[in-house]
Amino acid sequence: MALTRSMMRRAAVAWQKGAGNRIPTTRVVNTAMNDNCPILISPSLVSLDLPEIWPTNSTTHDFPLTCKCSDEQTAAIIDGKSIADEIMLRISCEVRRMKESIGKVPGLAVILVGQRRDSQTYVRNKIKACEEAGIKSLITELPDNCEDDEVLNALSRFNKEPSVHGILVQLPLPQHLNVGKILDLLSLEKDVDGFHPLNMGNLAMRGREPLFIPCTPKGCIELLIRSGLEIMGKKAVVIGRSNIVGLPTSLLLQRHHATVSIVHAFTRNPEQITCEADIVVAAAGVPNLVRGNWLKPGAVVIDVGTNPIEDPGCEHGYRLTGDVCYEEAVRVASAITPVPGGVGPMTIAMLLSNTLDSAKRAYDFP
Ligand SMILES: NC(=O)C1=CN([C@@H]2O[C@H](COP(=O)(O)OP(=O)(O)OC[C@H]3O[C@@H](n4cnc5c(N)ncnc54)[C@H](OP(=O)(O)O)[C@@H]3O)[C@@H](O)[C@H]2O)C=CC1
Ligand SMILES: Nc1nc(=O)c2c([nH]1)NC[C@@H]1CN(c3ccc(C(=O)N[C@@H](CCC(=O)O)C(=O)O)cc3)C=[N+]21
Repeated sequence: MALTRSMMRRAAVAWQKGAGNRIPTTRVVNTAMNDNCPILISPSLVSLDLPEIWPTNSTTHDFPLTCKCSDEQTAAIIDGKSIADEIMLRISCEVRRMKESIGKVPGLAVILVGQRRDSQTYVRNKIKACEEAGIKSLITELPDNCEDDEVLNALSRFNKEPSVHGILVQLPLPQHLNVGKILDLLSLEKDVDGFHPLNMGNLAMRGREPLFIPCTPKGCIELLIRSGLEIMGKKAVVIGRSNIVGLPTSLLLQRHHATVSIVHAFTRNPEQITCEADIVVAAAGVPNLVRGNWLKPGAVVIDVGTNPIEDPGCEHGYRLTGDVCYEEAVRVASAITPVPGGVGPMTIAMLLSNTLDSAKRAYDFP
């Protein structure tokens, strides 16, 4: 039976009541593993389902705005990996349905310039995820010292290729390249990253709808919604204002009717501003920037930061750490995303979701 949004919300409330008023212990907000948890299994992807068309009498999980802070207190852990796995499963089913009905599959093209190890890893992960979902992937690799024209040529080939529905230019590009010029050329209909200025402008303007919502911000919102956490009317602070994360996240939170403040490198007393927030999204790229005392007790913390820290004890000689001091935050927040295993896997799931949406649009496939 398909579950309606109101049924999902009732389930979310039931889940909240089940937790009772006791001091929360570590809960894993998990989707794929638990068949009895319909809130997390049933909602459709946010996609273009933006708040204008949402019911206003929402009864989603209203996280505690004040709660006792004690040594034992541990926030619920928002398990991005499980939530992303659940979404990936649904994408695979949709890809199969498309293939069986019209004999077509979605296609994603990636342009990777240079030898950055982190970029190579991210691109490899994206290609692997495509394979798992049955999405066709193509990759063009260019050397560090290539010219704008070589990137632009690769881009126009992919723009014209009908079997490619999504194009991703892996960022950052080497300094000498003109990112603006390159992103401007990317076909709006294939801009699955949502970085084209028209997509970003449409995201910012009321009454307009972007063709694609940037993947990481969309992943953050999905995590909140699928965990039954209310956004509407909440105070949100986004730390960071980059084009790929901070800015679109703040725009998207506004679309979901949060009151949003933005903290950046020039903000004075960032901890005072952050301390007032019900929802904190950290995307500064500074390890452990957000300390426990930056948070209001009961706040929800979404840690986007993915910072490599040298650690000879780890497999690749480094480990990933977030922008939030996890050990401190987990004692103050009501819910938190881990790094790794939080926002990162959602970014990839949203990329594939956008690529699927794009292919459906191109083939007029319902
Ligand atoms: N998990 C995922 O899927 C993804 C993770 N990331 C990670 O997110 C982090 C941010 O990435 P990205 O947005 O690309 O980074 P950028 O370097 O492009 O932007 C960083 C932003 O943070 C702000 N900032 C820097 N230092 C501080 C500080 N001390 N206090 C407050 N604000 C600060 C900067 O402010 P100003 O504008 O004033 O310079 C800037 O707006 C990185 O760790 C990155 O690896 C990124 C993309 C996806
Ligand atoms: N055009 C473009 N689009 C992007 O979306 C884009 C980009 N450029 N440049 C770099 C950032 C970074 N980014 C991540 C994606 C996945 C993980 C991810 O899967 N992280 C895993 C860990 C991965 C690992 O172990 O290395 C996790 O957090 O669990 C992280 C970061 C996308 N970005």
